[in-house]
Amino acid sequence: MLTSQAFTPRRAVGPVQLDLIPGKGLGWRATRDVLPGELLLASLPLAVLYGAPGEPLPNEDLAAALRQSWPRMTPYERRWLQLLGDCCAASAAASAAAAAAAAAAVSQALGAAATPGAVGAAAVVAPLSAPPVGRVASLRKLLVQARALVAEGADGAEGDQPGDAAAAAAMMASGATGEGDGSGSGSDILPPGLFGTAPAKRGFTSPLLNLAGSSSGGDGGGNSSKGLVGDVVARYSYCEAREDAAVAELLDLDLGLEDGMALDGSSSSRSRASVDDDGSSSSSSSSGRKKGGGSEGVSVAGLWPELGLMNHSCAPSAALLVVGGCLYVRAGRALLEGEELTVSYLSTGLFSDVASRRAALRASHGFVCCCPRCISEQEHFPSRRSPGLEAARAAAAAAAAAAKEPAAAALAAAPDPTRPVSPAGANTSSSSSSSSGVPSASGAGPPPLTPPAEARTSEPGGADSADVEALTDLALADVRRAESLMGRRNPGLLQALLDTVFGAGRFASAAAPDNLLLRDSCAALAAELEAGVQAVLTAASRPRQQQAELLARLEGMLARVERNCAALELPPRGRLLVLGSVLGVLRLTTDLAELSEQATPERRLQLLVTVAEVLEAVAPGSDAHVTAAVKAASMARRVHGSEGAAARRAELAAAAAHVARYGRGLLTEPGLLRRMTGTRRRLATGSGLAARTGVLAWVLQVDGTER
Ligand SMILES: C[S@@+](CC[C@H](N)C(=O)[O-])C[C@H]1O[C@@H](n2cnc3c(N)ncnc32)[C@H](O)[C@@H]1O
Repeated sequence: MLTSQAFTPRRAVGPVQLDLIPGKGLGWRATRDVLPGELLLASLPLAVLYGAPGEPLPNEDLAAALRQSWPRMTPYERRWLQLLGDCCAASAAASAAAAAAAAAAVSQALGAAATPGAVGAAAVVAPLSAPPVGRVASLRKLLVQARALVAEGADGAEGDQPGDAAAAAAMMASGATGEGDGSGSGSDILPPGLFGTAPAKRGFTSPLLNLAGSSSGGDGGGNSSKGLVGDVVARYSYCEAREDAAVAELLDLDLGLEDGMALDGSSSSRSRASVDDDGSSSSSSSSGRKKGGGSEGVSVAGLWPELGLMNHSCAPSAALLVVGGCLYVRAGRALLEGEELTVSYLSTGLFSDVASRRAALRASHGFVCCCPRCISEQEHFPSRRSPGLEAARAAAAAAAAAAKEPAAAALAAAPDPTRPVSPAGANTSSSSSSSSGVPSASGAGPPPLTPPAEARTSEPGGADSADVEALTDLALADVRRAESLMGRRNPGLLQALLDTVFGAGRFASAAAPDNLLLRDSCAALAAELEAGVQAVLTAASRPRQQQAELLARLEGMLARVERNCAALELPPRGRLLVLGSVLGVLRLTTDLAELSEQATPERRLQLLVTVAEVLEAVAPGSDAHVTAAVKAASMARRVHGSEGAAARRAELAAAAAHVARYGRGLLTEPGLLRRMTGTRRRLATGSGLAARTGVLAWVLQVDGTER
């Protein structure tokens, strides 16, 4: 039932295990086939902080909370923290070791690719799946330690009291960071390897999943004055704007829970450190949920160790839910044995095109995403702009110069081979290709999305340099794909789809926070859209004509995307992923249609169902997915009656979304799914609709003023 299965306030490890994931380091895989909604991990935080909705919870506060928690942590928890510290240190060391090799590989690749017709020679660049031998060895060692730790947790040994001698001995034997600290794991003295000898420096903030490189913390190698805890927090912590609103509302209802078992996990005896506003520490229950918060929820940030080792995907397989401090990881969709569990690190921008997503991840998290969605999207829509080869070139030159290699000059002088070239010499981006087949860098088209230098990670030894190999490989593969795609398919159609997707991508970002691009690049359209949105929001008496034109325009754009997807024979999932990249347009269209009653109910239903399908493909089990599916089911009932087949289908989809987020217990506990769906419907309808679905946010973003 919901209370005992979905909200187990204890650590739990389901049918998953840690493994080496090519190109990504450690990660989690399913050990058997898994159904959607199965509980895969339940994790308790080593430290957790709460704030008001939208309140920033800086990494430095979380680092301070970890410091304060240390004396109360069990040996098991300490070992996790030390293991994460070791992972950070290994990552920094691997970056340093890879720098020179990467520079040499890039030099070779660029030299070969610069020769007309020799793009295929880029294969000399080591593929993402082949990390340097030294890195593999250190990853293997970390994997063995991490697996032992997970097994220990599963055996219940984690319940040991702080200072337990056996666990302390085990930790010392593991060679974790604490070894040689002189602290001893059973001691309450903070190990300097983790916590340094001075308080953490202030100054780094917390994106959704705080992997913004280690520029803050530090030294990446355990500088004894600062310690690794800042790096650990920056790389492995997780925060979200609020806990699940529907759960929060249900928690405030009397659900007749079992004795001693509270949904919010408050039966747990664990105590976590948190930092009060005045900076003093206090102890709170691991739940920490602010009572009376109701559906408003809270901001939450914490270090959940098992989650820390989970990798990112732009179409993740797992769904996350934080309830009362416990973080639940469920299968968002069916998984095959051996498939990787992934989550999304992106708080916004998940629904933009591949180049934007990669640039955002590189800027905020310091790596080049090689998830299947990025790879397949890149395959179908080879970019007319480099996903970062210019950065690669610059980094390679810097790395080579640092290593005092003469390759630096050659790299700096090498021509840019990133713009795709058709066999006939027709540039996919513009008319600016040179006669040699190497397009000029001055071609028109969207600006390059290479993140600014200051946004890139600056680990000592150069994470930039470590990324060079990956970036170059991706960019050159892009060139090859564009070449073959342009040869095989109708270039006109592909170009039309590219234009629509990239053009629409600007609208997509308009519905999300980063819509400056829209304002700058398309001011007239932005004004028109804004007027339309305002018209819909403010009163039904506003000119209907204006609303109708706006809807027609958005719907026309979506119809073009759909038509071109069909003409290019994209598989159904490919179509959904493309639509995922223009989800902002889709959502805006849906909301406008619904609010203005300009579209027929059938058309509104169709839009809602598409939004729900896209979210199922791109963010299964997310809050947005459940909300969209419930809205679609609600509309299907209105349009077809509750007995109709279409309504049944939409209801099943809504139930599946709930299961992916909250678990199968919802289906077996009488009445619970109905209550949950009812709560969702209330949250998603009424006057709050615009704000909740981003329309109002769009208006606020565009003119920067509150209404
Ligand atoms: C929070 S850690 C995840 C665990 C990590 N694999 C490890 O071994 O420590 C995030 C790091 O994993 C790697 N990573 C995660 N997702 C990735 C992806 N989709 N593509 C490439 N690298 C990824 C990147 O190096 C990133 O900085």
